[in-house]
Amino acid sequence: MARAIKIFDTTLRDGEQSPGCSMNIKEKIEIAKQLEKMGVDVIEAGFAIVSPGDFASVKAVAKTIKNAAVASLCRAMPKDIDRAYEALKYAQQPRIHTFIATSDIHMKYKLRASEDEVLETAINMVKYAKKYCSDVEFSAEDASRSNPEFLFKVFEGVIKAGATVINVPDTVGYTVPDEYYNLIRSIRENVSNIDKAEISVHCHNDLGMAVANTLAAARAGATQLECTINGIGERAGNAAMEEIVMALNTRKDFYGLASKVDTTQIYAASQLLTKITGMKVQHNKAIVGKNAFAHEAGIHQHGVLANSSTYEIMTPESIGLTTNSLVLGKHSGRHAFESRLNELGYTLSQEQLDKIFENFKELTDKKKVIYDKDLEALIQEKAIEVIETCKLNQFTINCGNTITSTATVNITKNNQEFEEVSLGHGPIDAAFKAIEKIVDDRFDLEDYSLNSITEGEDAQGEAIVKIRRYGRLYTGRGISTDVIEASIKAYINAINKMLNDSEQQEV
Ligand SMILES: CC(=O)SCCNC(=O)CCNC(=O)[C@H](O)C(C)(C)COP(=O)(O)OP(=O)(O)OC[C@H]1O[C@@H](n2cnc3c(N)ncnc32)[C@H](O)[C@@H]1OP(=O)(O)O
Ligand SMILES: CC(C)C(=O)C(=O)O
Repeated sequence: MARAIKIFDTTLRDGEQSPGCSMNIKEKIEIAKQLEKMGVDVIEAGFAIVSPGDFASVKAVAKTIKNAAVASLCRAMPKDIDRAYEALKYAQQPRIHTFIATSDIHMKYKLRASEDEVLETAINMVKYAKKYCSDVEFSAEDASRSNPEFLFKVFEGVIKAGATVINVPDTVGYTVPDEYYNLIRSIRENVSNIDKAEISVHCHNDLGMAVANTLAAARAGATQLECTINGIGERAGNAAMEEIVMALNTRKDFYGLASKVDTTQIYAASQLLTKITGMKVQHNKAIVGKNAFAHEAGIHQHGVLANSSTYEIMTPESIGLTTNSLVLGKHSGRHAFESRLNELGYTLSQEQLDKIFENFKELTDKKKVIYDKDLEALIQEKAIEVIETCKLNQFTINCGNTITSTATVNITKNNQEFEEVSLGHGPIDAAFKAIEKIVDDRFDLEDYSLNSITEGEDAQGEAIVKIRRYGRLYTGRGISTDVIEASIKAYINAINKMLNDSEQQEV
């Protein structure tokens, strides 16, 4: 049987301490409701004394949330505790969370207080908070850099004063997993009344170890883990909730721990926070990053198509995503390519597939990601059988805002190579005129248009050209990431249709 572990979410308090992540009341309520839906045990709604807005948010969250404890942070001083409870009194399960620093550095420079003074304040303020509510959490700020003997004394004192939770913050992200594991074990072994309180841990990510430290502490016996959605928080952030929860879930065999969090709500929570704060999640972020369930390499894609467990240690569905994604790009192989075409409704012969796969690989050298529309464009381009009387070999363009555009175009026409140079009003006009010299036939350009058919900076441009000869209209289409190349291809495509037509008429 897995041991139950509590999740304390501080997205609305420590998370909001991320520069640029301030949220208004409505937004905080939206996040709090999502956290409640996920099943977190405690929601830290803010730091009530900070501002009238923070006070109102804590109060509003306290009034709204029914199925989780609601906490407010407060310094170890009566006015902060009073203000916190004024907002928390509306909660079904209020928790006052008071803190004071216990490290020599903080006591000396910041608080300008001795160990005895800090110990006395901590005990008195827990007693003060207890007058308001039964659930009081005490945090020893900068615990991981505190003298352990002093820390044990403080924890013993506050538990005796009524603290229901003692928190051991790694405030500046200084500790490492083995050391933090030992600290939590030593607290369990040296604080005589520790069985009367929960042991909570709160890690920051300054050395990129917030989640690793949190998990090490969980193994050492911590019973509550503090974290934020997407790992937002002061400086490099807090331990990311989604990473902690999914690590415990995926490695239940190793940790033997279970949180109440409904993991299928993780992705929605991450998206909601991004929408509200505008703080984007890096693509390679574990669990909720855009690439977390995306595979580009052909060997991986083949494996995933055969059985997703080959390259996925958890399912996308387990975090609320509907599917993984096989991203088509330079490293993709035939299996993934064919599978995507099948999904799009195309069933191709082996010969067609080989040809289009070749074109696809050429395109991947020009474009980082190949979207469905790119594939459709490739198929359509190749689907119409046009005899390539004229075939583009190469072109060069010289243009700018102070010179007349010049184009040199090299084309194979009826198996013979031709090259012409022309001036024009812009690069496309110059290129078209050079092509006309090579084709040496009479026709009129009726229409020309250019659209972007795929997304992103490296989107493909589609040029459509209409030419007319003897009353008949021929439409040409060309696609490329380079709009001039797309235009030249479209013009040649229309000309080939026109030339095909005359060959058929002659027959
Ligand atoms: C590790 C953490 O995340 S701690 C939480 C950090 N969050 C915040 O700071 C939230 C935003 N803060 C604020 O809005 C303000 O700093 C307030 C409202 C909390 C306090 O503002 P002010 O009263 O103007 O004080 P200021 O922030 O300049 O200085 C902090 C004072 O609190 C004292 N103090 C700091 N922590 C504590 C504590 N836990 N318990 C008691 N006193 C404390 C400091 O020694 C200093 O006291 P002094 O004014 O006698 O020198
Ligand atoms: C106040 C405590 C819990 C904190 O945020 C920290 O130490 O990082």
